[in-house]
This record gives sequence, C-alpha cells and structure tokens, in this order.
Amino acid sequence: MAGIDSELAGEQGAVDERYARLDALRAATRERLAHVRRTGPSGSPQNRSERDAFATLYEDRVAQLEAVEERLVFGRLDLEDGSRRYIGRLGLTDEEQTPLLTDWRAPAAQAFYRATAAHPDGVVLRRHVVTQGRTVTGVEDEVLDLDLLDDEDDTRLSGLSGEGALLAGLAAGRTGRMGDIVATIQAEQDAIIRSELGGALVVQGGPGTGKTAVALHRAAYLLYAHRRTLERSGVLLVGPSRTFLRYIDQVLPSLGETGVVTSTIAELFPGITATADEDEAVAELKGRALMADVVARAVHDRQRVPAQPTRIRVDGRTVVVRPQDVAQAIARARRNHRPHNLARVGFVRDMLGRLADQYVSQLQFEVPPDERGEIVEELRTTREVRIALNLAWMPLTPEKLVSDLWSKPARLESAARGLSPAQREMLARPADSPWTPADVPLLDEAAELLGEDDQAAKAQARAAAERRQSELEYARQVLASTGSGALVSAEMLADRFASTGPSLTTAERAAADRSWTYGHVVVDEAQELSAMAWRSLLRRVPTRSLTIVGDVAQTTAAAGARDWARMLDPVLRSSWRLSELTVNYRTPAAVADAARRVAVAAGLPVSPLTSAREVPDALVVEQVPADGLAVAAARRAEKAASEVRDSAGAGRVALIAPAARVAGLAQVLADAGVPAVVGTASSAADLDATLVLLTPLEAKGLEFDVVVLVEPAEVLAASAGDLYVAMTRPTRSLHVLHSAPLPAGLA
Ligand SMILES: Nc1ncnc2c1ncn2[C@@H]1O[C@H](COP(=O)(O)OP(=O)(O)OP(=O)(O)O)[C@@H](O)[C@H]1O
Repeated sequence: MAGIDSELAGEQGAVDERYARLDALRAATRERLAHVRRTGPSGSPQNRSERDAFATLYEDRVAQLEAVEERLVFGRLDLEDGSRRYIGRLGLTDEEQTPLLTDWRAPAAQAFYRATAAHPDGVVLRRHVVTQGRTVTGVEDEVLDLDLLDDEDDTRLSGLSGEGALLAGLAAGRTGRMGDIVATIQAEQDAIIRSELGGALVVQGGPGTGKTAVALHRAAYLLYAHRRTLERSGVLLVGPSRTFLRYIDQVLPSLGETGVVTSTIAELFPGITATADEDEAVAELKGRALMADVVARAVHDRQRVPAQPTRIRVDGRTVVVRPQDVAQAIARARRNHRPHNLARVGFVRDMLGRLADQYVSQLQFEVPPDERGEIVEELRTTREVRIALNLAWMPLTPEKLVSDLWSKPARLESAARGLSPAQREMLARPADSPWTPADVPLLDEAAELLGEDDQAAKAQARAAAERRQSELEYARQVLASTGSGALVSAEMLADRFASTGPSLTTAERAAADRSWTYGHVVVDEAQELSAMAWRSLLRRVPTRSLTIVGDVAQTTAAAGARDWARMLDPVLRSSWRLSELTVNYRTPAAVADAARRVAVAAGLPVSPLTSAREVPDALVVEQVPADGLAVAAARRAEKAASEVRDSAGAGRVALIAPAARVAGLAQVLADAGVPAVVGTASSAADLDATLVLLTPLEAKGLEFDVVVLVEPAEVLAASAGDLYVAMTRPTRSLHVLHSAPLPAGLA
C-alpha cells in the first residue's frame, strides 16, 4: 500500500506543477488582455484594428486555457532512454521552454495511444493518471517492456489500453451531454483520428463503437495538425439533428477547439428554417439524384422564347419584342454558361440593344453615340419592355423556383419529365407551405444554378461589422467619461448596445455564407444522407477532404444508404477510403448481442462487434397485457429514473416507443405525475431531464443509462434500423415491454 501511496504522491507533485504553470499562464494572458483593453479608443484605425486583433487573440487564449481544467494531465510515458513524458489536454512548457506537458495530438503523444507490448515504440511503461478536480486519485500502469515484468507485478495486459480508466469512464452515469475520450482513446480509434487530412475517409462501425467520439477528436486533431490550412477555411460538422448537435456541443470546446461550424443538412441554407414534416416517401423522392435534373430543367424553363411578337409603344414609336430576337439573345447569353440571374444581365443588354436599333431606325436624324445610351435607358425603364423581357428571362430566387415547382403542376410537369404523374402528385403542395429538410438540398441546387446574389449578404455582414466597430467606439467613450471600466469592458458594453455582434470569426462568416467552402467537413450519421444532400455538402468542400462516419445498419431515412459504395461511388467517384471500428464501448454485451440477433434476423448489414463490457442482468424482457402496456411502461421508466439519478444529477433514462404511441404514453406519464420530457426536437433543456420519452428516430446518436423499450415488433414494422438504434442506446440495461409477439432474435 505504501508503494501506491508514494506513487500517488509523486504524481500529485507532477500534476500540481502543471496546474501551477497553467494558472500562471492564465494570469499572464488575462493581464495582457487587460492591458490591451486599457489602451483606450485613441490611435489610428490601423492601431485600433491591431489592438482589436490582439484582444481577440488573448480572449481566445484565455478561453482555451480555461477549457482544459478537467483532467489537464492524464497520462505518462516512461521511455527506453530513461526520459519521462506527461500527456495532457494541451502542450505546456516552463519558463525555460522545457516541455512539461505534451498535447495529446502531438506526434510525441501518439505512443500513448498506439504502443503495445508487441510494438512498444520506445515505451517502457504507460501510465494512466486518474484525477478528480486537481487531485490524483489513481494510477494505472501498463508495462510494455515485458522483461521488466516480474512475478509480483499484477499488471494485466488486455486488448484494451488503460482498461481500468476506460471501464470506469464507461460505467459512469450519463449526464445528457457527451464527454471527451482523450484519456482513453483506443489504438484503432487513434489510427482514424490521426489519419491524413486529404481525401474522404469513411468510418463504419456498429452502435457504440465511438464513431461520434472519434469524429470529434479527429476534427480537433486536424485543427491542431493543419492549423494554417484549416483556420482560415474552417471545419464544418454535420449532424442529424439539433438535439444531437447539442448532445455533442461540449466535446470540442473541452478539447480547446471552438471554431468548428455545426449544422444539420436542414440548416445548410442560410436564412431558411426547414422544420416542417413530410411523408418519408416524399422526402426520399426529393432526395434522388434525378432531382438535380429537375431543378436544372426548371431553371431552363424560365428562359423562354415567346410564341408571339409583342408590340410596345415607347415615346411615340413602336418597338417589337420578336421571338427570333429573343431566341438569339437567349442562345448568346447561355453561351458563357453563367448562372441564370447573372447570364440574364447579358440577355437584357442584348435585347435592349436590338430594341434600341429598332427605335433609332425610326428616327429621321442621326443619333450621336452618347444619346443612344439614353434611348437604352428609356427602353429599360419602360414597364411593358420590362415585363416582356422578364417573361422571356425571369430573375428568380431559389425559394421562388422551388416553391413554384411544388405549387404549380404545369411547371413540375415540364421540368420533371422523368417522374410519373403519381410521383408528381406526391410532390404537389400549396404555395407558401413551410420548408421541409428535404427541400434544402434542392434550394441549394437552385441557388447554384441561379447564381443568387450573395453580394447583398456580404454587404450586410460588412455593415454589421462596421456597426459593431462604432458601437465599441461609443462604448469606450462612455467608459472613459464615466470611469466605470473596472466593472465592465467596452466589449461587454457594446454587446449590451447591440444584441448582434460582428460576424468576424471564420466560423461565423462561414455559417452565414452559402457559398463558403470549408477545408474539411465531418459528417455524422452519414448513412442518412440522400444523393441531393451529398451534392450540396460536396459543394462546400471542393477539396473532398471529408470524414464520413455512420453505420449502414442503423439507417432510418428512406433516402439513406445500406451500402457505402452504392451511396458514395456516384458522388465521390470511388475515391474514398474505409476504416472500421469493431469494439462496442456503450452497450453491455448481453444487450449488444440481442440487438445484433434482431438486426441479423431483419436482414440488416450489421458490422462485426465485440463488446467491452459485461453488465449483469442488463437485458430484461417482460410481457404485459395490451391494455396495461402504457401504465407498465410508465411505472418501469419512473422506477429506473429514480434508481439511476445520483446526487450530482447524472443518470439518464429514455422511454423509447413507436411514434404512434408517444402521445398516449405522454398522457399516462402526465396522469401519473411522472416528470418526463417528451421528444427532444424543441429545447435544450430536454437533454438535462432525467427521463425522456422519445421515438427511435429522436434517440439516434444519443445514449442513456437505462432504456425502456415499448413494443419492439411495432418499431420493427416501421423500420428495422430504428429497432437496432433503439436497442443499442443504453449503457447499463435495456428493459423491453411488449404485449405483441417479440421480433425474431429477441424471442
Ligand atoms: N476510447 C474510449 N474511451 C472512453 N469512452 C469511449 C471510448 N470510445 C467510445 N467511448 C464511449 O462510448 C460511447 C459510444 O460512443 P459514440 O456515441 O461515439 O458511438 P457511436 O459509434 O457514434 O454510436 P452510435 O452509432 O450508436 O450512435 C460514448 O459514451 C463514448 O464516450
């Protein structure tokens, strides 16, 4: 015991030293920030912008230093040459620049995750240092140099690195938010995290294999290893829902990275909120690759030669908009392949020239060149001319184009010749209907072909930045004249003057700009994406530097994939590489096995999986009479919630039911006075509730200590992937309640 105590005391000394250095850096950076802010509003514009740049730099650095408080130090490597290296959340050196802590992402830290007894990579001993707050509570050693192991050593070598630390982490109560895994990344995960930046990397893995965790750590790694490339262009992370994005939103900040843009496909088009529901079959149809041709055709249809000439009186003379002139002007304007709205400028110029010629030819005198411009202007502003030219080549917004397709049957019929009348009927809906997520990739396609004028948005962003600058200036003057600077900074005051700040960070600018191209894009639950969604996503990453993670056995969307090659070959032209994750860290083995049997029986393409954990009595299956099912489920969920919740507020339970049963169950819970949150689409608080009632779709990507699953046969009937998702959410136990016969594999 004395041995372990002195080991802990030794590590405590090392950990204290590193926290002391962190504290000193924090204090120094805060002091620099305060100094910059004190500099006041004087100086040339250049001085001011330099000062602002420094202030932003120090603010970011302070935020970064604050974010690494928990588990600052988590590992130690003892090397063959007798040296020792501590691994932690960020790199630290002392005042003489001697390394104190190695950033987990640095090449020098790689052995911490990868070294094995067979390939020790110069490592003699790997130690996991477990801390609570700033106190060292345990160490766990793996001796990689087997010659050093003697009989008294009770260190076991398993396939898992840092098994004790890992299992302790896995068994902890869930908090409703995903945590980082830096301290216990496993070798197969590390290989993916550090895989090169270029090209498209597909990460396939069964439920709970850490795909989401790996994708997030990879984003943090890439930002570290390729900061110059990625800081300017930015990284985009696409997830299946806002709830999911909230579930993971603390991971990257805890890794010191705050500049990643997160979005769902439905949010990719700035300015459009697409939250309306629609039939799965309609969404699937809208997601098909052929819809790109439909949109292209619809744009083409708006460049139209009139059947009849139009005679227009201008200033006592007559000009004629002639079909053959329009046809020639359209052909000429199309020649340079510019987007519709931009090519229209050429078309209009051409037509006005032709009309001006007609006008001039009717005059009795020679028109000097400078007066010809006036004639053109006169024609341009004549209402009838404008109407006639618009009928031939209408300026369009993406919203108008797509909305007209759905609400005007003739437009759809003309554009969608490849669709049957029944399919067109499916797409029809009234004008002004709210947007659905499946509309968004079509709007994006339309924007691309129309060449929307994003100059307006850019000008707006510039104006906002200028406004902010003057608000800051004003705030500084206020502070200078009132002398209240110690309590409030100019920035804080400016924030109060205006609720909107400047769109100045890369992330903010990128998120507001539809045509922004990112340096890297990470897509989670990628199996759900339609062909049209891929098109709009790939437009945002012309370099095709992508991390694509998902599980083709968990697909819900009718437009989604059961096969990566079939989904990705058409969009990435076969140039993607595949990595697989094979260890399930979430679900207890008995639950994972049952889920797998059900999935195999349903014919899903399940990945091979071994489970890291055994938990006794993890699977309970209970049959109840049909009329008592809801009450039994509510009781079971309530009991589980009271059992899992700990004093710190951790512990989460999900009651997962087929969509058709959710309203009834919600009523039963309410009648019984059980505090539960229904659905997760609406508010951030949902993730903080101990008990939530969800459909399988809403549970996708999330995890809970206990899941109570109602009537699996009904879930299966809707979608086998949904049942696989629902069964694989718990970290401790799955309680199945049914009255109908159980699905094959579960019986
Ligand atoms: N190396 C690790 N160390 C500690 N915890 C881990 C590790 N790998 C994964 N986990 C944990 O396992 C759980 C599952 O991870 P994650 O949600 O990333 O899996 P997934 O493959 O995305 O699952 P699904 O496909 O079911 O959504 C999480 O709680 C995660 O923190």
